[in-house]
Amino acid sequence: MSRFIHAVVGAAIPVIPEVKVRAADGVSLVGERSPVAIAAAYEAAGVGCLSVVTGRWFGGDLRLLSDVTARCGLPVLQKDFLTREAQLIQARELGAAAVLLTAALLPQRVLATLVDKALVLGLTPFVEVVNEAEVSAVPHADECVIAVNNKDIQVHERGPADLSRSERLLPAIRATGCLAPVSASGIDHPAQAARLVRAGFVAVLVGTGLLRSPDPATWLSRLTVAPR
Ligand SMILES: O=P(O)(O)OC[C@@H](O)[C@@H](O)c1c[nH]c2ccccc12
Repeated sequence: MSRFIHAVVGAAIPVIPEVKVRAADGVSLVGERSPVAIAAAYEAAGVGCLSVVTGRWFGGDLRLLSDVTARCGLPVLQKDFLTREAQLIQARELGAAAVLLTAALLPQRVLATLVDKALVLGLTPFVEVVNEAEVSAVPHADECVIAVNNKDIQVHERGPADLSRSERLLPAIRATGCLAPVSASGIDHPAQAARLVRAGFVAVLVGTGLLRSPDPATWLSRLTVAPR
């Protein structure tokens, strides 16, 4: 099991907090705070891994990734619309442990190639899906995180989230042999996160809900689970 999957599956808090500088509508999510300090606070709160958005569209860049991996000891997912092997090599150089591959944006053969390349590089593919066809097409599913995106990336995540999509797709994800089903996007409250974990997700990925919370440590502590 990769270091990233181990961290996702074994964490005492089943949440992958995400450092994202801006929302898709351009509104700042960090305000005056330092994004690296936010990552360090999540680590101090006891999470097992982190997500860092490097896409410019969300106010990120590669410097943010290297700053977070330099400062934090946790395995880090690079979230961006990665399409080329060179970007995976760069992700590894900057200290990432996992890379986002978005099924809806990549032709099937390209997705398969990038999953292979990521695995050869020692990176965990974090494959984001929105429907059953995408789930069943994930190659090497047992070595990937398969994450249901509850929002629609095609409309730049501006639409509403549909958390029931996660619950609907979970049996198909399990059927692939994936050990790390994750639900991502639009999970704003601990009660929603707890419900998804009870349904069988090993973790939820939360950006905005935690970044807008006045007390992220309490948000996270409400999700603490017995060691698995
Ligand atoms: O802020 P939210 O609604 O909790 O969502 C986090 C994450 O899923 C979202 O930022 C995201 C989903 N897919 C992406 C692709 C690139 C960058 C970011 C993303």
